[in-house]
Amino acid sequence: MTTTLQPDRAAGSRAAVLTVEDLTVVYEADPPVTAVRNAGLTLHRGEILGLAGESGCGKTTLAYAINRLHRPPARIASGRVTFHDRAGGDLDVLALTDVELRAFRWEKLSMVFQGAMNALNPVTTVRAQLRDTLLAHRPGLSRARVRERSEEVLRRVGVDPRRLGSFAHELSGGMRQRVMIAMAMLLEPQVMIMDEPTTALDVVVQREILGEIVRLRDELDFAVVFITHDLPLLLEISDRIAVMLAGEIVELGAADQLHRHARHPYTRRLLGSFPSLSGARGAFIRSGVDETTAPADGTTGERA
Ligand SMILES: Nc1ncnc2c1ncn2[C@@H]1O[C@H](COP(=O)(O)OP(=O)(O)OP(=O)(O)O)[C@@H](O)[C@H]1O
Repeated sequence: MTTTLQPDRAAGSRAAVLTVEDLTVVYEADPPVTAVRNAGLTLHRGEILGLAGESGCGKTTLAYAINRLHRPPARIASGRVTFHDRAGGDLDVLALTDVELRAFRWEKLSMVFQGAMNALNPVTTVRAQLRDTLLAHRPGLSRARVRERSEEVLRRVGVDPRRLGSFAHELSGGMRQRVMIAMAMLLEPQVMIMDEPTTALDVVVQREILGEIVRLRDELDFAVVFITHDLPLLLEISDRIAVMLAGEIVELGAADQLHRHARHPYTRRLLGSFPSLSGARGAFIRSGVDETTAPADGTTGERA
């Protein structure tokens, strides 16, 4: 099977899993900085939505605010974030209490940060970190089930389960990043927000990991918001792309459409700034998934 772009995902025929309306985030500095201005987007189940734009345009601020991970001086000045649960019912994310928010994160929506590979706890093993996250959300889980699930998520991201006993410093950068992605998948969230998840890695490892994210999405049907300034890469992996400029989403459309018929002058400028985009949209990651990355059963060996 070859993984190809599915325009129906992009066309919005699938149900929404997350809706952001009119979101404005201000840094209460002197003078105040409106980092996100009236942002709106709908994320559909199982789609990869790319968020592009140059450094400082507000991508990270938007991602943090969606998850309420923003810290002062950042303040959500207005807007709504609604999570449409698969189990039924809508969650008003901005109104969740701290307890509700802790349950929401990882379980419904998880985030892989910029440089997440440095976010692993240096003094505990991979096993302990996966176990703690699992048990925080599923306190009744048996030890056998915790072990099984931990091994399973590592296998899925191409890390040998024998690495459960390793400390962060014993793993390569690529492996640490895979472990963080495994952590983000651990509780089978419906949405994963990935902020430059592979930027610090070399190109080969980066492509392998991205291939796996696309493959896992196809298998497990979670939705991804994928943030990067690397537009060629987004064009390869995204169903739809939102382009941000100075805090505003200036264009949002199907990746193909945006590549061929960008409407906003800034998007055209952005496309023009990557010479590699003068030809056809790259298909390396999507078409290469099955041939060059993991076997379909997910029982991959270990990678860098
Ligand atoms: N603590 C802060 N106080 C004041 N302004 C801030 C603060 N943090 C970020 N900003 C400003 O908010 C704007 C958006 O920053 P943000 O980090 O969200 O952009 P970005 O698109 O994610 O950039 P990058 O790709 O470099 O991570 C920038 O103008 C930035 O200078």
